[in-house]
Amino acid sequence: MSARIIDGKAIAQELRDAIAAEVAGIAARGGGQPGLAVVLVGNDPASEVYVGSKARQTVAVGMRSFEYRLPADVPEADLLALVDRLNRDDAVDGILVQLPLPGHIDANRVIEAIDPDKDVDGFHPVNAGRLLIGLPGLVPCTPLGSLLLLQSVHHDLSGLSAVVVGRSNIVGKPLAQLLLQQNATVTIAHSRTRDLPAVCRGADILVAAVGRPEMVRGDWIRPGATVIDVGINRLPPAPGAAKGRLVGDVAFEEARTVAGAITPVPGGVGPMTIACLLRNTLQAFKARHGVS
Ligand SMILES: Nc1nc(=O)c2c([nH]1)NC[C@@H]1CN(c3ccc(C(=O)N[C@@H](CCC(=O)O)C(=O)O)cc3)C=[N+]21
Repeated sequence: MSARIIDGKAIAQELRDAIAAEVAGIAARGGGQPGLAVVLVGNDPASEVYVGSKARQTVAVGMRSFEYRLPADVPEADLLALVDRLNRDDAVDGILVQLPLPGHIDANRVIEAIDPDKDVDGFHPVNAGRLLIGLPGLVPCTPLGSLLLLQSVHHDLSGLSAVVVGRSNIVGKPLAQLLLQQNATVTIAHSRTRDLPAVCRGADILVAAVGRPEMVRGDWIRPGATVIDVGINRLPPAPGAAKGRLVGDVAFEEARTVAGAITPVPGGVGPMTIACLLRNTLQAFKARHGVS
């Protein structure tokens, strides 16, 4: 068997096209323009690239992009002051503070300073709580993107067995909640799970979100299962090469011979994360402006 490859790049493009059309419709009736502010502390090259592509895609769907670059040694108080200013800025509907932050800054404190209704990462405890109890709110982008990819394969997740490997606050835990909301039977597995391969073999839907290159092997996968690979790991460069290859948390070549459908890395969950950031910004704009 050879798995269907879930084309995250194409599905993200479709989502951005739909967002752009809605943004254009709002502008055409004089309804305003959504704005996204991205804050980058320090100058980690990978983060720079990622922030740049977010800004480009924000503008491409017709939204305003505001970028703030602060030095790595910026005092926490200055970052909190910027967040406070963005909270009160009516042109800003979404605020994203790029993580991780330098060690002298308390990330939880910064996240809690963001207005929950502008928290397009969905990381604020208020949004985490809303998701847990099923209230409307902003949902973290990577889990949301993963769910949309799953729904491109399965119209109905009801009753399916979903195993999420990884229990982070930004992926594993919120994705498990989304799957539960869709009536999947959800198992959250992690590094301490006993006989992890056997647990994974029980999954109709297997999500790998652990950040360990190619950890999930082909024989961990139930034949025909749908596999979502959230990992983006850069391997060490081959001799003479500048950059190492990007791989997921799943051994793709093994997995594709067993799975029914699988996301590639790159071109799977990654592009959906950014598209969902734009989707969340539009949602925040509509909620703040009473647009339905
Ligand atoms: N507050 C905050 N929110 C985030 O959402 C956030 C963050 N901080 N810090 C960094 C991580 C990383 N992240 C990625 C999103 C898309 C791709 C992506 O589109 N990747 C491409 C490949 C890119 C390449 O080739 O390097 C792909 O998978 O196809 C990657 C990484 C969001 N993050």
